[in-house]
Amino acid sequence: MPAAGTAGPPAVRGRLVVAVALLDDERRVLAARRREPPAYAGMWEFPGGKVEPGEDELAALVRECREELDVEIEIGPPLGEVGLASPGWILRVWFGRVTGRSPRLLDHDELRWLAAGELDDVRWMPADGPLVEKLRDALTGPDPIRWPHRPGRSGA
Ligand SMILES: Nc1nc2c([nH]c(=O)n2[C@H]2C[C@H](O)[C@@H](COP(=O)(O)OP(=O)(O)OP(=O)(O)O)O2)c(=O)[nH]1
Repeated sequence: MPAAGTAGPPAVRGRLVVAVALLDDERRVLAARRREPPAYAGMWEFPGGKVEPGEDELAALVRECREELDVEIEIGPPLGEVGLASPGWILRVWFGRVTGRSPRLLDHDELRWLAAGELDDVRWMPADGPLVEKLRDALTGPDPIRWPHRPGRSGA
């Protein structure tokens, strides 16, 4: 227990957002259109969300995919990471694929499977630009993933 008078909100520190570039058998990626908050509504993203304090990041990714898409996923290697506008916040995106039933619209207002040549057809979240470029390279290069993949811990 903290000494009397020292309890209070924790110091503001950066946190991790994890998301997944879900690929299908045709090497298309699942993009999801946000419906909130208003500043992001209509922009497209990789499904995912904030890692809760103390939560394993890959467990967070599995949880977010259940909550947002009602799917189970298999996680592949990392695609990459970028800094977000909020100081100290990082977005890390992993490759993945859906196992079992198809994604459902639970949290977004539209889902699209995009081929490499269609990645520019949607307006991605601003921070996602470098990740989309890496994804384009991956989708047009030799197959980067040997499934099943067993990612090691990220060390984060
Ligand atoms: N999932 C996801 N988030 C992204 C992407 N690009 C990007 O800038 N973000 C940002 C938007 C938000 O600031 C943050 C994710 O927050 P969120 O609101 O989706 O997280 P969450 O599902 O845990 O939601 P909440 O319950 O905390 O509201 O990361 C992306 O491609 N995928």
